[in-house]
Amino acid sequence: MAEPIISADNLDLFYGDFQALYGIHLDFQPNQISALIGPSGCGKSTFLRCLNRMNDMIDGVTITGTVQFHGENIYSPQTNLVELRKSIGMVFQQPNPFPFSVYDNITYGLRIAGIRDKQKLDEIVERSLKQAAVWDEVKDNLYDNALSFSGGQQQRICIARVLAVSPSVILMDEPTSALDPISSAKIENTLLELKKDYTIIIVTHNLQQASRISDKTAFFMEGRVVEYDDTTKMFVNPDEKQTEDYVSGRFG
Ligand SMILES: Nc1ncnc2c1ncn2[C@@H]1O[C@H](COP(=O)(O)OP(=O)(O)OP(=O)(O)O)[C@@H](O)[C@H]1O
Repeated sequence: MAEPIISADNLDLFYGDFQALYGIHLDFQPNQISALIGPSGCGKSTFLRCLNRMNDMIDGVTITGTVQFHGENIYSPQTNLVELRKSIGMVFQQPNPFPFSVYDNITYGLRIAGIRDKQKLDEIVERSLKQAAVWDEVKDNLYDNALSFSGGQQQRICIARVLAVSPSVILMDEPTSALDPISSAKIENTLLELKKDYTIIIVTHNLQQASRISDKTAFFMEGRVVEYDDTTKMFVNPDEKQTEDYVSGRFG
């Protein structure tokens, strides 16, 4: 098996006195889609945010343990957070394009990085929007406000915005739960294409979605990982009774 691209070890997280994660150990392989599932409040989003230090922005959070990205602990004081979040990008539940043009959304991170060459920016805009499977729908309106597009198109524009800065890992927190089934299906197909080049870790409440698109599934409960295995095994023949009860809809 390949070396994990990102791996959490013995990760505990506290919001003030409340412990939300207990001793999480999870390895993620490159070019796979891994789904994080479990009942509401079990810590999926909290864990996902640990993987690019988004919890740093929340007051009163304490984290112990390690998250290694390409073998380096991202919680080391030497970590450059801007670089980290370029390498490990994030897409949220609600599409959140900036309130300006599609073109400026996609080039935002590149301009911050000092890229000014118009031809290069144009190329990256086209490539990213194509990878996010939204190019055909927006190519004639690149200078329209991104908020004037549908929710599903906005979410794919947000995916393109992450892709533009060449990440290697994409974290997704319920990226389709605010979308209609057709838009969701388009995003699922996009993710299956993207995994050839990227590693994707996705929180989802939609068990059918997890079983359709993910290679691995981690089942969380009350801040702990109950089971983590190949998705097919998790849904057909899990080791743990709690997993079986959850994936068969007996609770949650
Ligand atoms: N900023 C915060 N401050 C305090 N407690 C928090 C904060 N964010 C989350 N929690 C708590 O941590 C626990 C895990 O929450 P988290 O949002 O990670 O769960 P989740 O599995 O993603 O839930 P959901 O599926 O409902 O989004 C919950 O008990 C939640 O109330």
